[in-house]
Amino acid sequence: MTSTPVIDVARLNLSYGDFHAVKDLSFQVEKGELYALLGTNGAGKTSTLEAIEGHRRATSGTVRVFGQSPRDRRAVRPRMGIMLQESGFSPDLTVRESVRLIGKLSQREDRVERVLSIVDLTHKAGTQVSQLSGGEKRRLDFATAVYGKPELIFLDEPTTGLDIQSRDALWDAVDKLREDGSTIVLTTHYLEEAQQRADRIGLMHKGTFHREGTVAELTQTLPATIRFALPAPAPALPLPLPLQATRANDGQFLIETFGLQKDLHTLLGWAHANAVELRELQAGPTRLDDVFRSIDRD
Ligand SMILES: Nc1ncnc2c1ncn2[C@@H]1O[C@H](COP(=O)(O)OP(=O)(O)OP(=O)(O)O)[C@@H](O)[C@H]1O
Repeated sequence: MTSTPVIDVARLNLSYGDFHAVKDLSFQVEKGELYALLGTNGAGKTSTLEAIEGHRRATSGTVRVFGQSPRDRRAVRPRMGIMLQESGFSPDLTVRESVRLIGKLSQREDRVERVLSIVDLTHKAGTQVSQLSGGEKRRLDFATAVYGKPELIFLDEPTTGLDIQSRDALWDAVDKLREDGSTIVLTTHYLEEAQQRADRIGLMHKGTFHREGTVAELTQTLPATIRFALPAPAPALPLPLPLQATRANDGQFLIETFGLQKDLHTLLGWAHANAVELRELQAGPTRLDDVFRSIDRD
């Protein structure tokens, strides 16, 4: 027996007046998954998330969260933790008072001190929100996702403005929530984070999915790349290259290939046999950025 998906979006359409912002979008998020909703500017991510969070009524189509309409806020809202791009805490409240308020609004049970410790703001508990740094404010925003271990958590650009230690700490906390069974929906412009963390990705463009699937499914349609430079001053190539390469503006050579291991082996063999030094050598599978860049080319 298959369980009900945590999120079930079926043929969702959202319009603003005459403008059709989201077009027949369908996807599901299963319990325990980390699903990244990514896309170009204006693709319709925020509109879609607003419909899932119960803030926006679908023009047509259906949205179900835990099998229920997210517009039924009393049933669904206590089970969701939403970390917005800015939570809008009152500047006069202290950090501890703000976390207490999150508890009241969420109707979930937790200990304020536990949440303060997870978001690393114990030492700022008595400080007014107006006196927090940008990164500290972001960590306070994250408390909305942590308080009471919600079953479904929305993280909207969660690491923007965070230093590397705070980012690592945030992802550790997310990992712990996932171990406890939470389902996560992530939006971010840090594609590396999505590539590392997401089980599945929905990549939106102009109101619909450009691609949807696992990272491997998204990237396998594009070739892997090998990049290198030759020692300066760059003479004409000392010998013909064994593989087809193009030259970028910065003088680097670029080889695109669906047979990375074999072609890399050929290139290294050629360089060794001809005593050619390959500088700044990089070889790797397609990255999510490349999938993004391919959007307008398709
Ligand atoms: N209230 C509104 N009235 C009219 N048009 C809107 C409104 N909100 C959004 N739009 C338009 O709908 C489209 C989708 O917007 P949305 O904010 O959902 O995109 P997004 O993918 O979140 O974009 P971004 O990455 O730039 O934040 C955009 O073209 C936007 O201009």
